[in-house]
Amino acid sequence: MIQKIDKKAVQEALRTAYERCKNETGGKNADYIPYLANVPSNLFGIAACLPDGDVVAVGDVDYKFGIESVSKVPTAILAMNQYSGQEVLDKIGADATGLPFNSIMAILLENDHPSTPLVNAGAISACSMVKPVGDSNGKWKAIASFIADLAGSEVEVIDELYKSETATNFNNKSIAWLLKNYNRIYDDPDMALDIYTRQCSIGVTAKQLATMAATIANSGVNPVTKKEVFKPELTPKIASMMATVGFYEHTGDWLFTTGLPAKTGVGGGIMGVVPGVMGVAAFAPPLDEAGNSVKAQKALAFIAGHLNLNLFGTTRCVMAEKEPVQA
Ligand SMILES: NC(=O)CC[C@H](N)C(=O)O
Repeated sequence: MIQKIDKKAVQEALRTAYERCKNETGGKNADYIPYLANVPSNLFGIAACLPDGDVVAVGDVDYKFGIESVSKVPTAILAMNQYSGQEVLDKIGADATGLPFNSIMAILLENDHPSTPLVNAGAISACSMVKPVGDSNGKWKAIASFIADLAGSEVEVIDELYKSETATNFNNKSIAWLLKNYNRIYDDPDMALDIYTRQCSIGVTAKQLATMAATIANSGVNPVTKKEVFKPELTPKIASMMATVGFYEHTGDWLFTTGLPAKTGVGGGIMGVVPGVMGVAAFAPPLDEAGNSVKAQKALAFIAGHLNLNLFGTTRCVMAEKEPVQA
């Protein structure tokens, strides 16, 4: 069955989700990165970007928060775009780890590949793959401009967050060097880690996150700028990775509940991709024990249910064409 929805229905779903979830008090800001502990916990925003480039939004949707692990998605796409989906599958993988995002155990258990670019090990490995290899500035430019192209607007590192993460990322240092031990890092490990830390420290708004998701949903063409950002065949590849491991050890619960491929970050952001339909995003800092925003999960789960965004459902949601303007 096909269910047509329009901009009004999306606006209404966002508004209702906001009202239903705004008083949710569960969860706690991430505090292992000191900067994140100090972000106001009551911030809450939801945005959606539609195929015609319209962005609908409610709440704190212009606040710049740390993109954190949502940045693993663009870097995975960039690596697949520069090489191929198959090469990223061979060098990194696309399996769920079933373990926390920063797990060392996951690397030891699967020492022939880091599993997926959407956990820390695979993301650091993906950063090491990004071309130009051996050129930190060039690599950074490639990643930052790719994220800006997905978002349709410039993005900048939150300097204080970058310093805060760099001063405390001891676990990630071990991951980078353990990957080196298994020949699963494809550039200098310290440099790859620094690039990863920098990309996690990029500030984005919920509106930008929704536009990034919409570009992914729209086969790599940014619906706002109309720029072709990546090869269309990569949309199902990245959507499948997000569906497999976007919420780490809670991914099965999320997918069972919503059927929506999405990716979270410890900054409190979540980006959801409905292939061929739209991008949605929500942001609220307090997290559950797996590092996923409590309020943003609730809001997106409500929207997914309300608009029939579940990819496994028998009802397909499509955007109704806009009425042509009368001459
Ligand atoms: N899940 C996350 O968002 C983790 C990102 C964070 N920069 C880290 O590496 O620990």
